[in-house]
Amino acid sequence: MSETVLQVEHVTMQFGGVVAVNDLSLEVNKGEIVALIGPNGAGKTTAFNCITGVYEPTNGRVSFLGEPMVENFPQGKMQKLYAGENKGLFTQRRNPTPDHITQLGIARTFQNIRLFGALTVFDNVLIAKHMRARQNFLSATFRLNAREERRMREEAMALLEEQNLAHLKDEVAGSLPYGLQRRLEIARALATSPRLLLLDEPAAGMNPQETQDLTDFIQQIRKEYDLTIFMIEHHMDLVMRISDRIYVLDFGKLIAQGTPVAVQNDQRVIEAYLGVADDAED
Ligand SMILES: Nc1ncnc2c1ncn2[C@@H]1O[C@H](COP(=O)(O)OP(=O)(O)OP(=O)(O)O)[C@@H](O)[C@H]1O
Repeated sequence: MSETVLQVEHVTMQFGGVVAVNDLSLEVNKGEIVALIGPNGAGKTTAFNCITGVYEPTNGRVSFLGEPMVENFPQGKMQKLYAGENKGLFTQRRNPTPDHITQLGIARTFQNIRLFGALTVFDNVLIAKHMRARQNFLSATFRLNAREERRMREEAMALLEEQNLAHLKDEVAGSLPYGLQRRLEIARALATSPRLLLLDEPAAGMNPQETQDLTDFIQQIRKEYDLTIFMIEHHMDLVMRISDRIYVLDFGKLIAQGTPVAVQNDQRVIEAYLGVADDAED
């Protein structure tokens, strides 16, 4: 039986009266590439934010490698305001920080590239190494552990070589062409040695050739780094080509799931996209 890497159970995220994610349950199994799709505003990024500790969900649980990681139930004024489903199912509160979640083995890229634009390519990767290493402020600042620091620098360089970015190591990250910045963002995520990689619109702003290159690249890193990948993406050609399974959100609710072919022919999915045809064409 395949190992479940990520399990999301009945997650609801409510902002005041807006239920952005409503009772979302899904699983991502070891070695899979799974896509989360849906029209603009469907709740995809909010779901990622609940998984990675950016938001504390209003209700529900997220488990990683079989261990509960994030969990909550309506608290404070949400006890009255809560409009999601499955209230009362959860009684624990677990609220790890995004850094802690990175250390557990989940890495993420963002819809809007979040590199340290003024730093070099090498330093961007090195900082990510430090994030996983649980160094404290003093040891990082004064380099108290010189051997550890040297090892991390070697690993950062090796990763850049593997990713064909070594020749750019001294370039300022913000000056790189867009496609390379996206590649560097993924390299930086890999530097934290993740078991699970979350990609939020990795092909955003890319032309067809860059998108094709990215498709190959994602498949290559899954194999090389023994990764499980969960991805939000609007480029349907990429999603259909690369995904083992797809989940579809609309207005915060899961409306379909299955193989690319099954999802592509699902009437609810077709209607959800047709209803917002103007927005979805990016
Ligand atoms: N911090 C917030 N406060 C209030 N409402 C929010 C917040 N974040 C998201 N929302 C709302 O939640 C809903 C879902 O937004 P979200 O960004 O998750 O959608 P999405 O599917 O990722 O959209 P897109 O494809 O356009 O990126 C939207 O109605 C959005 O306005």
